[in-house]
Parts: sequence; structure tokens; C-alpha cells
Amino acid sequence: MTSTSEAQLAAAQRQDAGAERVLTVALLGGGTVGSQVARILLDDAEALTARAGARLELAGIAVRNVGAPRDVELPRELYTTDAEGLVARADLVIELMGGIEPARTHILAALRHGASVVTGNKALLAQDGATLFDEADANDAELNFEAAVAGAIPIIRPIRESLSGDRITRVLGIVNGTTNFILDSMDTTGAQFADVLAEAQRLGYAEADPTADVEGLDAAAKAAILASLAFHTRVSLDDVRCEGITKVSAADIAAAQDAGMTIKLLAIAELVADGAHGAGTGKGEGVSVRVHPTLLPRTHPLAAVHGAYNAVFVEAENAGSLMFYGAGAGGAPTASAIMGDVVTTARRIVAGSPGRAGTATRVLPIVGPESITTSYSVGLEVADQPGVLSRVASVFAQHGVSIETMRQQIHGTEKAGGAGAAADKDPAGRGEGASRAELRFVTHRATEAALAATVADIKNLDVVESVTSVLRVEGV
Ligand SMILES: NC(=O)C1=CN([C@@H]2O[C@H](COP(=O)(O)OP(=O)(O)OC[C@H]3O[C@@H](n4cnc5c(N)ncnc54)[C@H](O)[C@@H]3O)[C@@H](O)[C@H]2O)C=CC1
Ligand SMILES: N[C@@H](CC=O)C(=O)O
Ligand code: NA
Repeated sequence: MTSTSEAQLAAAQRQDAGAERVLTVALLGGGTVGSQVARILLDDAEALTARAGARLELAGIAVRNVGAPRDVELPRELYTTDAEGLVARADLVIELMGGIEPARTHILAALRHGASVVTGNKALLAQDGATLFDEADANDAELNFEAAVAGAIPIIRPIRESLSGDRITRVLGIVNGTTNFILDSMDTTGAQFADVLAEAQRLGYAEADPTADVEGLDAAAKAAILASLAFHTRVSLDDVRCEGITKVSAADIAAAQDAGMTIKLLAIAELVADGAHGAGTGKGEGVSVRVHPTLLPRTHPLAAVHGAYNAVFVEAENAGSLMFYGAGAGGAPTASAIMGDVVTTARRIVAGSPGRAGTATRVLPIVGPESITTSYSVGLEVADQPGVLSRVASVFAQHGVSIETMRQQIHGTEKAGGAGAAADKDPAGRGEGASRAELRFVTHRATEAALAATVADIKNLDVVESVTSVLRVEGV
């Protein structure tokens, strides 16, 4: 039997041994996030050593151009273009280059020689996560990626660990800071899309190619990662139905405001019934993952998420609804998530007990839009003449799409009504000389196919000049 003093001595010796241990850290990328990670590693070295149980020695920062001007002042001798050499001598690699290659090759090389990896690279994880997780597990190495989804917000670890004993049924959120910043500025200041995008780039929120942000691909990559973890399956970027914000116009935002709503880019991942068995039976379940601009009532909690902030709702069978909120992008906030992973990973290296990287335990089918119903908002420019409303309304009826509300605007005069008003009334209140009216319908839940068929037939009506927008609606 070991005496207390012997146990204390052994513990003190273990602590001493840990304190002396040095982990060589390779940082790949010294841009918006990488430079902040390097700053923290150097400035907080003592505190990090105490928390990690080992000294984290930054061996170098791999960049494209060693001489490029930088916002954060760091010792010049740390910079190198030899990423491969840096990886070869590292115990822990922090990948913040972004993109698929050469990031993928460097991560695999690190894992193959038993080094652990921390990354914020959602594009790579959503495209080829399975290969990386398998390699990590095969080599008893760690692969952590908290920064990859919703920046500083702890969301990966809560889903992977805290909720691993529950059954998550839905994840819904704002997971792209750039597009939220753009939509929010358009909503609050009436700013133009291009000006706001330039500001988001200047503030370090946007991806190197901001197309990934505005076309919804960055949010789609994050949605794929969240769905994979939440439902213990494998979802890749190709499985996500994705629509960005480039078609959202100032008129859409103004119309949303008039209706007491706002437009947000939402990522939605849910377990749904696939075929004969319902979700909840464990059989016949599928996964639907989608990203699209969405109309939300201004009273909805996600409507209050401003600027580059993100928020994620998780619905779980036993926990109920949980909401995670915080900074979704930017150098320092994202570096916080990276450093959390670095300390956790270092502790596990010191303890010699790496966790499992892959969490997929089953293969769930991806469910197509035919199984999903949503409410829609449909905007039309029509000729302002008797009978137009009833002709449009009858097309909705033909396709079984029920109208919840209708609003019309004629020369600045607005009238609102319920489904009955839409179906039964002519566009009363026409101003003298008015020749066109704008109609906005909100439907009850309908399938995408029914809605698409409705819109196609509406477009063919001779009284319809154009369909100005089709947006999904949540929270009504
Ligand atoms: N900026 C943000 O708010 C967030 C970024 N991320 C992710 O973090 C990663 C890094 O993002 P940022 O720091 O914003 O990017 P960045 O474009 O500011 O920096 C990239 C860095 O990697 C280096 N690099 C790129 N390709 C290289 C190559 N082939 N060889 C050597 N060096 C190379 C560049 O020289 C630069 O130092 C990306 O995966 C991004 O998606 C994740 C969450 C938030
Ligand atoms: N470009 C991304 C950065 C964080 O992931 C965003 O805008 O959210
Ligand atoms: Na995060």
C-alpha cells in the first residue's frame, strides 16, 4: 500500500517531469488567425506551460512570403517557407493556411509521424475529414478543430463530448460572420453589398476568397461538420444544399422590414424521417443539411444576432434546446478556440492518452428536398388590374400550396390580408394611373417541388411581370 507522502512525492515528480517537458509546435500560416495564435503562444508562454503541463515551443511559422508586411510584430526569424521541414520536427502542428492543398498534405504528414494537429480549416474537413480522422486514429494522434465552426464559440467540444450521451435531433444557426455582418449592415444602415463586403474583408472575417462566404459555401462546410458530429455519421460538403446571399436585394430587406422580419443566412441540419419509419424510431432516419437566406420574425432570438456574431441552437432529446452565442470570426476570437484545442491536445500528449478523432458510428442517408417542408415568401411584380390576385392565388391552390398571408404595395400604399383576402379580393385601393403592384405571399409549409412548380406557373401568367424573390421563412 502506498503512503500519502509517497503518493504526494510521486505526484510532485510527475508534475516536475511534466513541467520540464517541451512540445515542439509548428504553426502553418501567419495570417489573420495564425499571427494571433503566435502572439498568444509567445506572450502567454508561462501560463500556457502551467495549464498544458509542458512548454509549448514555437519552432516556426510557415508562410508564403517571409518578407510580407504584417499587422502583428513577431520575431522575423520565426518565419519560414519550409512548411514540410517544420512539420517533420513537430509534436503538435497548428494548421492555419486554409484551403485544400498543401494543408491536407501537411496535416497527413504530421499525423503519420504521430504528431497531433489543431486546425481551423472547415473547407478541408468538410471535403475530406474522413481521411484525416482515420489517419489520426491509426496513429494515436489527436485532430482537433474547434475553430472550424463558429470561431470562438465552443460548439464542437459540446457536441462531441458534452452531448455524446444524448440524441441530437436538430442544429440550426448563423455560422458565417461575413454574411451576417453584410446582411445586418444592409438591414440597419441600408449599406450597399459591395461596401460592406470590403469592410468584412478589412476586419479579417472573410475567407481568402470571399466567394466562399457570400455563396454560402463556408456555412455549408460548417453545416456538414456539425451534422457529422451531431448525428454520428459522415456528411460532406457535396451533401449540403446551399444557396448564398448574392441574390438578396435591398428590396428584399426593405420588404422583410415592412413585414416585421429580417433576413439571415441559416445553416440547418436535422434528423428527418426517410421513408416508412419516422425520425425517433432509430430506423428509416435520414439527415437533411441545408444553407439558405431565411426570413425570420424580428422577435426570433437569431434575429438579434448582429455584426459578425454567430449563434447555434442545438435541440437534443434530453437536454432540450441549447443556444451557443459569440464571435464567429476574426483573428483574436478564432485564435482563442485554436489555443483551447492546443492546450487540451498538449495535455493529452503529456498524459499519453489521445482521444478518438473520428466520431462516425453509422451511415445515415442524405434526405432530399422532397422530404422537407418549409414556409416560403414569394414576391411578384404584377399588372395592377382586376382579377390578378385571384388568378395568382388559384395557381398556389392548384399545387396544394396554402397561403398564410399576402401583402400588396401600390404606389407606396400598402394593404395586408390573410389567405382569404389574397384569394378573394381584387387589388382594391389602386391609385389613379397605377399600373403595377408588388405582391408578397407567405405560404404555409410546402415542399420545394410544390413551391417550384407554383412559381414556374405563376411566371407564365400574362399578368405577372416578374417573380422578384423566393425566400424560405422560419419561426412563424
Ligand atoms: N479569419 C477568420 O475569422 C477565421 C478563419 N478560419 C480558418 O482559419 C484558416 C486561416 O484563416 P486566415 O488566418 O483568415 O487566413 P489568411 O489568408 O489571413 O492567412 C493564411 C496564411 O497561410 C499562409 N499560407 C497560405 N497558403 C500557403 C502555402 N501554400 N504555403 C505557405 N503558407 C501558406 C499565408 O502566407 C498566410 O500567412 C482558414 O482555414 C480559415 O478558414 C476559421 C475561423 C475564422
Ligand atoms: N469567413 C468565416 C470565418 C470564420 O469561420 C466567417 O465569415 O464566418
Ligand atoms: Na468554435
